[in-house]
Amino acid sequence: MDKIKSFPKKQLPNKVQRHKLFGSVEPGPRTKPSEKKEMADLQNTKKDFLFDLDEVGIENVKHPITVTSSLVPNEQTTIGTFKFSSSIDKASKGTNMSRFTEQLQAYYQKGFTVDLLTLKTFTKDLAGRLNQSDAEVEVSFPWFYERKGPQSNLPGMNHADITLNVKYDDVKGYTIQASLASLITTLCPCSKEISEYSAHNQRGLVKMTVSLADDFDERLLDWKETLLEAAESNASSRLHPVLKRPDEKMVTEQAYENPRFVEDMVRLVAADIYEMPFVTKFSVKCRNEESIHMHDAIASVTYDKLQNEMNEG
Ligand SMILES: Nc1nc2c(ncn2[C@@H]2O[C@H](COP(=O)(O)OP(=O)(O)OP(=O)(O)O)[C@@H](O)[C@H]2O)c(=O)[nH]1
Repeated sequence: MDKIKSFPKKQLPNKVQRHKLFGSVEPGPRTKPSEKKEMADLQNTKKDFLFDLDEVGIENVKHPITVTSSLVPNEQTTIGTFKFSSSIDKASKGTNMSRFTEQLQAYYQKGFTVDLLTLKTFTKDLAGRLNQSDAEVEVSFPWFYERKGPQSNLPGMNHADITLNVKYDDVKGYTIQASLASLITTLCPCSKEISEYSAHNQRGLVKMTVSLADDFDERLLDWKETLLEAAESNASSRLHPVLKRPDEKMVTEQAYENPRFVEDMVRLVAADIYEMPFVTKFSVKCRNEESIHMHDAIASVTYDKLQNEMNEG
């Protein structure tokens, strides 16, 4: 304490002098207006600017968000990384970029729960605020859920990476895409088959992207839990934050009883998603970080239910 009181020892120049020392200069003459109504508004210039733009906006916007879930915790605060955009036609020079974050703040003040219903309202409001006929929001965030050890029942937190993309268009209505990426265990069927004992296994990343029917109501079904279950229930075994020895024995034996190639993973998950009536199109990707190679094994499948059913019948 006494040591702290005896500081500072050195007599420094004051802060203004210090800034000058490091190159700050006096402000130059001010000739341009500082009142908003007198300022040039270049982005609102109307002329033929040659091309319509598919999208213009801002991305990599980090913001706290609230997420609800059917799994514990039923509500959590996490960090969303947003992209906001709309199209503009060739008659407009630019968009009004401040309006994206202005609307984000307005929603945040009302308690921004990131779910499909709110994002639908958000995109429609955004199109109105920008005086455009469409708007798009994409948000990615880690979603946390409690996971208990299979035998000990000891809890801890796992997470999956989520991306939601909602587009609103005055004419076409809404397009909703959701994706969830989760880690799982896969045990190699070939290794199990050919070896006298053991089998190599690895941590796999399953990424599912689904287009949701316009009338899907997530208050009736949590799509996050449903997709997570599709990935985990088809894996060799699930991942857990806390495992005691009896748990470890269980997951090891379960993986041995359920060997999976990377191809098996995407096909089995695809079959589960195919049976979800609220999904219209989907893709499933799996990447296994091989434990016997330096490289990864990958597989993917995409499926459009409407297109395929039309072709088949
Ligand atoms: N359109 C456009 N704006 C940009 C770009 N880069 C930065 N901006 C910023 O966008 C901000 C201005 O936002 P606007 O929403 O147009 O501001 P404003 O016209 O005062 O806002 P309104 O009253 O809502 O019309 C400024 O900080 C600009 O520097 C760009 O590439 N295009």
